[in-house]
Amino acid sequence: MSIKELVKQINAKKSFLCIGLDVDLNKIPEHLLKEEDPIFAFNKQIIDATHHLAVAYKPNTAFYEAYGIKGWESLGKTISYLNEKYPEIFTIADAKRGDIGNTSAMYARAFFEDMNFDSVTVAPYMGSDSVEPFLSFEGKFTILLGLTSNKGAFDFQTGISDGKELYKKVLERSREWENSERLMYVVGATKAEYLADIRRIIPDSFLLVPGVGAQGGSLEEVCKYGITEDIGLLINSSRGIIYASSGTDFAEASRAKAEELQKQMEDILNKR
Ligand SMILES: O=C(O)c1cc(=O)[nH]c(=O)n1[C@@H]1O[C@H](COP(=O)(O)O)[C@@H](O)[C@H]1O
Repeated sequence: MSIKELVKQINAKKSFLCIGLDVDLNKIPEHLLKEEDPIFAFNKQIIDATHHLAVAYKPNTAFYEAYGIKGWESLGKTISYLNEKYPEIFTIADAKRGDIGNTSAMYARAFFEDMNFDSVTVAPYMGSDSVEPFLSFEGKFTILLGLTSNKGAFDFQTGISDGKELYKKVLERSREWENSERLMYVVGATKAEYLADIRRIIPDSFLLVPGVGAQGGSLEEVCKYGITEDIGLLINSSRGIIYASSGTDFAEASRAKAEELQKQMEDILNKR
């Protein structure tokens, strides 16, 4: 997928919502547990109920890896379903990978070639040669952890290194890497006050912004400082949408939650 196609979808749907498919068998409605593949059955109904309100879906691979081979199969079925039934949707494998070059190249093949995700999240800690193998894939995006939503972000990311905050150094240096136009960045919604500074370094890049809903981040605050001409934001909510109800009405309840966020996004887009 290209940025142009993503922006077109955002404008058509009046939404820049990303729905996180972080499926926990202890939280999904009980009636689904008798299905052959409860995780896929859950995802399929959530996707069918919300695809017109969201532009992206983000399965966090941890929630699939935790169930071993069966979990990987559920992830495989989910991405195939999205690619076949809703090819306009931008897909994110939230795997937070990154290793020495030849290993990163294999991770990239797993998510971009074998599973055909549009993007994957990657940690920057190992530097340029750990990220560039992901960036070498045309038509694919690497979403680098910039400033994360969690409390521990203050342990290292905001620490000073060579006279500036480490996360700023990551943003600046990554722009020099080969194929850096294929980079997007994660910035937690709980760190909205940092967005003005972040936009000075990466004025146009798309940001994946998790942390609204369950983690308490504010959509308005994020948009105030983070929105660009091309919108430039994908706002993720996982638990706040997919676990809206634990009954047989779970898909409709998730649609209602997604619609609440989409309407707020539409208002923000209309006011620009
Ligand atoms: O890369 C991410 O998506 C991510 C980065 C970050 O800084 N914070 C963060 O919460 N995430 C992910 O975003 C999702 C947030 O889920 P909810 O808090 O349930 O909406 C989870 O899959 C997290 O792993």
